[in-house]
Amino acid sequence: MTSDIPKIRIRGLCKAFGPKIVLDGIDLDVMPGTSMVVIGGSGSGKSVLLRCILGLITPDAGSIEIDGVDVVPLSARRREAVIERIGMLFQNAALFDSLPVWENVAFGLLASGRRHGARMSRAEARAHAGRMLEQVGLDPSVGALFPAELSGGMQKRVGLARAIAGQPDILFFDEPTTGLDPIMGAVIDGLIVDCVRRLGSTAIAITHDMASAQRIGDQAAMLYQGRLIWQGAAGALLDSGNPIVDQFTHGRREGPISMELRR
Ligand SMILES: Nc1ncnc2c1ncn2[C@@H]1O[C@H](COP(=O)(O)OP(=O)(O)OP(=O)(O)O)[C@@H](O)[C@H]1O
Repeated sequence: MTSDIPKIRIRGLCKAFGPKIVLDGIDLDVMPGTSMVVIGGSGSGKSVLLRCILGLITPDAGSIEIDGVDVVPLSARRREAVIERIGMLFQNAALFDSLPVWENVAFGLLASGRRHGARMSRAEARAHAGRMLEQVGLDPSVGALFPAELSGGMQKRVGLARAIAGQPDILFFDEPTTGLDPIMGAVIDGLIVDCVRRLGSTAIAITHDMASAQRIGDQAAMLYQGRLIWQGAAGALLDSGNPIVDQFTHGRREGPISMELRR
C-alpha cells in the first residue's frame, strides 16, 4: 500500500552554532519506501541534519515529522521510541572494539529488550545476529570474532547487520562507502539497496561519493550554504542543470562554489 504522507517531513529547519548558521530553513520530504541521498561539501551540515532528525541536536526552529508526528517537541522518552525505529550505519561502522561481532549486531536489541522488560536471551540474540550476518553476506561464525580482526569492508557489513537487526522502518547511512575501495564500495551499496528493499524501509544517506549516491538513492538533494538548493532524481545528479550541483558532482575546481578554507 502506498501513502501520500511523507515518512519524514522537514519544514523550516534551522540550526546555528554561535554565529555560524549551519541549517537555514530546510524543507525536505522523504516518501515511504524511498531512499533520499543528501550530498554537500565538507562542513555543509549533512551530519547536523541527520543528528537533528535523530534528536541528538535540538534545532533552533522548524519541524521534523515522522509519520505525521512532529518529533522535535517530544519528551526524551517518547523520542527514544521514535529513535528505536531508526537503524543507523555510522561512518567507519563505529563498532564496539571490546564486544564480539555478534554482540555488536545484537546490541540495540538487547538494550531495547532491557528497556521494555521483554528480554531476549543471549542465545536468541546470538542466533538472530547470525541471521543478520548472513543477510549481509557474512558467515554466522564471524559473530565470534572481534572488530579488530575484520577488514574495513567486513566491518561495514557488520555495521549494516547491526543497523537492520531491529527491522527498522527508517535507515540512515552516514558516508557508507568512505574508506572502502571502489569495488567494495559497490558491494556495500548493493547490500544496502537489498536490505532497504527487503525491509521496505525509508532511507536517508549522506555521502560525497557520486557513484554511491546514484546506486543507493531514488531521490537526491544538495545542501549548500545552509539550504537545500536542488532536489531531484538521484539518477540526474550528474546532469542536474544546476551549476552548483554540476560543479560539485563533477568535482570541478572552477564554478560558483567558493571553498571556505576556514570555518
Ligand atoms: N556540536 C557542534 N558544535 C559546534 N559546531 C558544530 C557542531 N556540530 C557541527 N558543527 C559545525 O557545523 C558545520 C557542519 O558540520 P557537519 O558535520 O554537519 O558537516 P558535514 O556536511 O557532515 O561535513 P563532512 O562531509 O565533512 O562530514 C561545521 O562547520 C561544524 O563545525
